[in-house]
Amino acid sequence: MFMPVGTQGTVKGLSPEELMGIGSQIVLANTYHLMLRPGEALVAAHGGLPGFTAYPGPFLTDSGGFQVMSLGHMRKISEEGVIFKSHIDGSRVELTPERSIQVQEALGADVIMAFDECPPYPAEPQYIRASLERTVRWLERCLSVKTRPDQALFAIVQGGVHEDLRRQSLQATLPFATPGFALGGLAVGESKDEMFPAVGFTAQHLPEDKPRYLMGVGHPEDLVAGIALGIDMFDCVYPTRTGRFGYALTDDGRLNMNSSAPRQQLLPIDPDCDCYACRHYTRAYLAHLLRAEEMLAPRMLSLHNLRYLHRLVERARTAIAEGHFFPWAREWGGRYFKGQR
Ligand SMILES: O=c1[nH]cnc2cc3nc(NCCN4CCOCC4)[nH]c3cc12
Ligand SMILES: [Zn+2]
Repeated sequence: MFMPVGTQGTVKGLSPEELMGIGSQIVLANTYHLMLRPGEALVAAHGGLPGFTAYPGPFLTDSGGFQVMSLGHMRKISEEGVIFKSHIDGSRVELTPERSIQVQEALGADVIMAFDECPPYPAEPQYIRASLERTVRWLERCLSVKTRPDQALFAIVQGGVHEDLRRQSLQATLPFATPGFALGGLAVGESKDEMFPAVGFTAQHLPEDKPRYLMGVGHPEDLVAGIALGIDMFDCVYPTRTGRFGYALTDDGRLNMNSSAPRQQLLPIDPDCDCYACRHYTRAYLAHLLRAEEMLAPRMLSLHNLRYLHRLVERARTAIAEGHFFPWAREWGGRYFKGQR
C-alpha cells in the first residue's frame, strides 16, 4: 500500500474526507515535527492523532531519527541518542529511543517505528556497521520501554547498500520478531542501481507473513519495482509535493500542468482516473487555476497524484492475485516510459 505523508498532522491541503475518498489507508505523521510543535501533550489531549486531525486513521509515525539528521541543526549522535537544535526555534532537544517511544505512544499512532539511525549517504562501511549495531541496541531499548499493546512497533533494517551489512542487520534484527519490518537507510541519494539490489536482498530475507515497508519510496516506477521485489508498504512526499509544483502523474508519465499544451486540452488529467479532479475538471481549467495561483490547483493535483498511486498499487495487487503481475508491470512500464521520452 502507499501511505500519504502528513508530516505535521495533515496531508498538505487535503481534508480527511478527501483522503478517505481516494482510498488512503494509513497516513504517516512525524514524531520529530509534532514533538517540536505543537508538542505530543496537545495531541494526547485530543486522545491522539485521530482526535487531533479528524482523520480516523490508521496512522504510522516515523521515530524521528531520520528527520533529526535531515532537519535538525548541530546534531550530536551518541550511544544515548541524538541531541540537536530545533529547526523551529533553535531550542536544544534530546531524542533517545525511550523519548521517541514516549512521544509515539502519546501521539497514538497504530504503527510506530523503532528509533534508528539512518546513516548519511555515502558513508564508510565501518561507519554503517557501527551504526547498524547501535540501531539494534536502540531497538532493544525501544521494546523495553514500550507500554501500549495496541501499537505495533516495526523494527528497521539498516546496512546501507552493502549486502554483507544488510545481512548482519537482518541477523541481529529478525530475532525481535516485530509485527512488521522496515527497510531503512535507502532512498537517501544512492543510485537506483545501488538501492534495488539492497531492497531485493533484504526483502527476500524478511518474513513472508509480515509487512515489508520500504521507507521514503517513492516514484511510480519505484513502487512497481519495489512490489516486484516483495515490498508491501511505501511512503513518500513525492505525489503531494510534485502536485503542489504543478505536475500530474499519469500512465503516460508525468504531465507538466504548468506548460502551455494542457491549457487547450478539454480532457481530464487521466480519463481512467476516478478522482474528483478527473471527474469534474479539464486540464485546461486546472492549468488556468495554476497560472492564476489559485489554491484549488495544488490541492486537486495532490489529490489526483495520491489517487494515482493508490490505483497503481491496487492494479498491482489485482495483477498479483490473478497471477500476471510481471506481464502487467512490463506493459505499465512500457507505456509510462514511452510517455517520458
Ligand atoms: O532509515 C530510515 N529510518 C527512518 N526513517 C527513514 C525515512 C526515510 N525517508 C527516506 N527517503 C525519503 C527522501 N525523501 C524523498 C522525497 O523528498 C524528500 C525526501 N529514506 C528514509 C530512511 C529512513
Ligand atoms: Zn485523477
